[in-house]
Amino acid sequence: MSYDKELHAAKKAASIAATLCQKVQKELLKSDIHSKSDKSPVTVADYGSQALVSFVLERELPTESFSLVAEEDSGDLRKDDAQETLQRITTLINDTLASDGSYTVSSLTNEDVLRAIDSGKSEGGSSGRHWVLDPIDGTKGFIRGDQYAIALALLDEGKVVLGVLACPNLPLTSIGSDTKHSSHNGVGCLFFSQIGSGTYMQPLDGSPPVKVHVTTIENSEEASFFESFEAAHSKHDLSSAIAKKLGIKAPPVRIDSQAKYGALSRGDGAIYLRFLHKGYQYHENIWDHAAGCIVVTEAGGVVTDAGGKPLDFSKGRYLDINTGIIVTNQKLMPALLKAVKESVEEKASSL
Ligand SMILES: Nc1ncnc2c1ncn2[C@@H]1O[C@H](COP(=O)(O)O)[C@@H](OP(=O)(O)O)[C@H]1O
Ligand SMILES: [Mg+2]
Ligand SMILES: [Mg+2]
Ligand SMILES: [Mg+2]
Repeated sequence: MSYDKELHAAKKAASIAATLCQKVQKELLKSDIHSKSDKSPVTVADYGSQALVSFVLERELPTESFSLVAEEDSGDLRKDDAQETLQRITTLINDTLASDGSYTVSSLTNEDVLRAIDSGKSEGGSSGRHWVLDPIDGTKGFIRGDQYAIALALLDEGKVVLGVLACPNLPLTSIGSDTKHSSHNGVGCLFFSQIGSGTYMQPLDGSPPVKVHVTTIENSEEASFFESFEAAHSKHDLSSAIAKKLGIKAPPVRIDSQAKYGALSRGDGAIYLRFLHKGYQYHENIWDHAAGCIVVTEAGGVVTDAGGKPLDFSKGRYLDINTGIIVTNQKLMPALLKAVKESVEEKASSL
């Protein structure tokens, strides 16, 4: 089955959302940043991006029933003290749509924006089609002026069938540890994949796409690996134990967001290790991985939990996974899985 029409809509939605995010990041105000009930940050751009993606998908695919599983909700924006923030979001959205020029619409109202954000409340699941959106993945990176991604995927009968990752600050050339992090060739990448059709990357400015592939290296000593920038929620000690077992010499490349999956899909590094500190119950959100997962697997890579099981996106809003997530190419996966298993066991027995 072809998802060409849906892919076209997804690329368009993510690109327009990226325009809004870039504008906000350039002139980010203190008043643009808020704290959610779980203490994590959210900005006017997270809300604006979610509303825009929802708006564009519904416009582009009017005949399809629409289900969206997305990170943000409008609860805090409906409070009395949030009216200025809501107005700022609505203005940003209307300005972005006006400068894009694709849609002849009268301006969206605050109520339209709240409704568009709340269309992301779907529970997903194993039947039918569901869009999965992280309007800004890596909000902390976004606030710092670093990497972030707009991550959009489509589930069909519980499987990810297409994914788009817009990474407005990712250099167009490699960010691997052996190359200088240089942005002199420009930044802003759009990765996209459709099941069975490979992964492509194009500059966010619209230049033609090129097909990308994960690295072909087979010797783990030559591998470089990615992990979260945020030491506060990442078990960097566990990843360094794994890296040591594999004989990896290069230091980890730490960046925010699913830009890590994008970079891996074009071979910038060989491994992505993700072990997070969470409460007693470890869970990951599907929107933190759905788009990244298909971008890497269609580029020839493998994404599993720490026990080697593929990620299951059909269980609702969360992934039910064991310990962590690991990503690499097919050649390196057996050695990586062994190193992960040993390191996790050693850590458990040392506690
Ligand atoms: N303290 C914390 N504990 C667990 N997970 C966290 C966390 N802080 C952020 N995250 C999750 O990790 C994602 C960022 O991953 P990364 O570290 O790879 O950039 C966040 O996505 P959002 O930024 O969309 O909220 C959020 O889902
Ligand atoms: Mg996220
Ligand atoms: Mg997010
Ligand atoms: Mg968040």
